[in-house]
Amino acid sequence: MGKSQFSHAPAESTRGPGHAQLLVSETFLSRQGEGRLTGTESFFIRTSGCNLRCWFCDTPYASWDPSGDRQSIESLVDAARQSGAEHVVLTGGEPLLPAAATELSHALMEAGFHLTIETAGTIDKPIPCDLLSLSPKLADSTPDPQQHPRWSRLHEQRRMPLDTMRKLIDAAIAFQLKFVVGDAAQFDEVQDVSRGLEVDNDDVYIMPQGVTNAQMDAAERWLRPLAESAGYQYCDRMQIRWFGNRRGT
Ligand SMILES: C[S@@+](CC[C@H](N)C(=O)[O-])C[C@H]1O[C@@H](n2cnc3c(N)ncnc32)[C@H](O)[C@@H]1O
Ligand SMILES: Nc1nc2[nH]cc(C(=O)O)c2c(=O)[nH]1
Ligand code: SF4
Ligand SMILES: [Mg+2]
Repeated sequence: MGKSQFSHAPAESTRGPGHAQLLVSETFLSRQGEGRLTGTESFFIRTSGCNLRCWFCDTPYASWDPSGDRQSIESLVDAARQSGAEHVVLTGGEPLLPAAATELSHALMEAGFHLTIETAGTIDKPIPCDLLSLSPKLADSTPDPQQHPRWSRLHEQRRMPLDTMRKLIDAAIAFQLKFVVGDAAQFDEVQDVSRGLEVDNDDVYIMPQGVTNAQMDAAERWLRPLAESAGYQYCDRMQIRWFGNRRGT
């Protein structure tokens, strides 16, 4: 028998629509701090668990050491409604990883929210959203092979499937690429990937690697001119400026 579009999702949804559950590390009301919608009030849903292991991950509680509670789609849509926000940001961890990710995205869009999905773009899955916020992981993100041999190998194998990323972009209503850059030497890879994905420079955002204002200030001096001279957008991670690097913001 052929697989339906949603056949990967639903062992957990045998009790009917909305009952499927996902492991969620946190939900919170904040403002979008990154990219094109910076400043927009948004309800954030952070799934727990990731198929990658960036050494610099700023949410290790949703990747390296995934924790959280199982929450149903119904309860997540209710919580988004209660928040009063019109925008929802689905992030992680890797939000495309849970079996129920597609069903959750449909439920949020059917409830009328503007949905942004923050993803590293390595999982081939039909997923609806208003803004696909794709952050491809550069070679420098790979964890140390001596300390983490298994994750270093898996991360390297998984991090850059351009064909999968292109499919996700094509399926989305709109998209942006957000590259995390820590060193000028990584810029060649940014340009190779952007060209490989055949995207316009206007859709490419360059963000500094770092979780403090001091790191962002230092990076901005060399990274902003580099990004702008290549025709890309430079963007700070404004949540760090507004709230500090704190959970739930
Ligand atoms: C924690 S990730 C979750 C979504 C998805 N796994 C991803 O990486 O796109 C959310 C965003 O934070 C960025 N990020 C994570 N750690 C960072 C760091 N140390 N400095 C700058 N950006 C970081 C990611 O690149 C991504 O754009
Ligand atoms: N305020 C705020 N904006 C964000 N944009 C993307 C985030 C993420 O962690 O995916 C994030 C986040 O964690 N907080
Ligand atoms: S892909 Fe995203 S969530 Fe996963 S380890 Fe990297 S930054 Fe963290
Ligand atoms: Mg974040």
